[in-house]
Amino acid sequence: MTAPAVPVLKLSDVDVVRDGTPLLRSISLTVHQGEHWALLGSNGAGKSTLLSLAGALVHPTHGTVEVLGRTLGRVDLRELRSFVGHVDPRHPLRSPLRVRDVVLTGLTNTVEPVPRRRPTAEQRDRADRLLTTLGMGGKLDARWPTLSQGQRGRVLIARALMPRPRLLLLDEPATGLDLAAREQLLESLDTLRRDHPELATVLVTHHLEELPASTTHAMLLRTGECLASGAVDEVVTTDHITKCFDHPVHITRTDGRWTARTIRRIRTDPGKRI
Ligand SMILES: Nc1ncnc2c1ncn2[C@@H]1O[C@H](COP(=O)(O)OP(=O)(O)OP(=O)(O)O)[C@@H](O)[C@H]1O
Repeated sequence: MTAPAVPVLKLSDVDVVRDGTPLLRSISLTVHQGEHWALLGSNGAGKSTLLSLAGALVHPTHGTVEVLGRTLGRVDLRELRSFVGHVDPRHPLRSPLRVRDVVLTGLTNTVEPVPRRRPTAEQRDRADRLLTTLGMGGKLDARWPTLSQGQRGRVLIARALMPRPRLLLLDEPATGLDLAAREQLLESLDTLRRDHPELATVLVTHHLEELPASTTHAMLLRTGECLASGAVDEVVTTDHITKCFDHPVHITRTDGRWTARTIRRIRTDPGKRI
């Protein structure tokens, strides 16, 4: 019998407290290779805090966090971070780097290229292949400031994938995108997941419409606590989402994608005959 694979990410009974305020309470989550998790919740629910634990950026106050089998607190966080791809839409690049060079900065996890460090031909090919998978093959030499927000988002995903991470974290990747850009991004994520079955991802969003069809699991957070967690079709339901956002919504899934509509209550006015 083969030993079960070590989870890519494992949080066990985790609390995060900052300045006396509990941000996460008793959170447990296990992510395996090939799983694609959505982390959903309203503003301030604790999604980004959970993502910072997964990205080895912060320590938990209580409980344990294991990233790729290594326990936070017992390993060098900086080294661990190099195995995790973190896509932050607020990437602080200001200079007019070419798209391919932006992706290559993923190898050194720096914003600008490291002086005197020349990428190999194999690394350049890999950058081009990743950009092509993400639908940016026609823009390899374009300059960063000339890209639209949606194009930048796809370049940042390619950048995060450069060091072949086993875990990819996506913080609201579709925020601010127009309809076409959002749809292209979600399609690119579906393709990426199909082409890289070894990868696990965790994607944070407030909006069900921003979930790729390839999402396999979901966790719902509400004021720092887990409301539901598991296979996506058991978690993303009318009941759970209504409780999670404290708002009556009806959830439907069509062609793999989700939509949420407010449940309108019919107002009855006793004094008025219809
Ligand atoms: N260092 C801190 N000290 C105190 N409170 C904090 C700190 N950092 C975050 N918070 C609070 O923790 C809560 C959770 O924040 P977090 O950013 O994780 O939520 P979120 O679900 O990602 O929210 P959003 O959807 O608005 O981005 C928020 O109420 C936030 O104000």
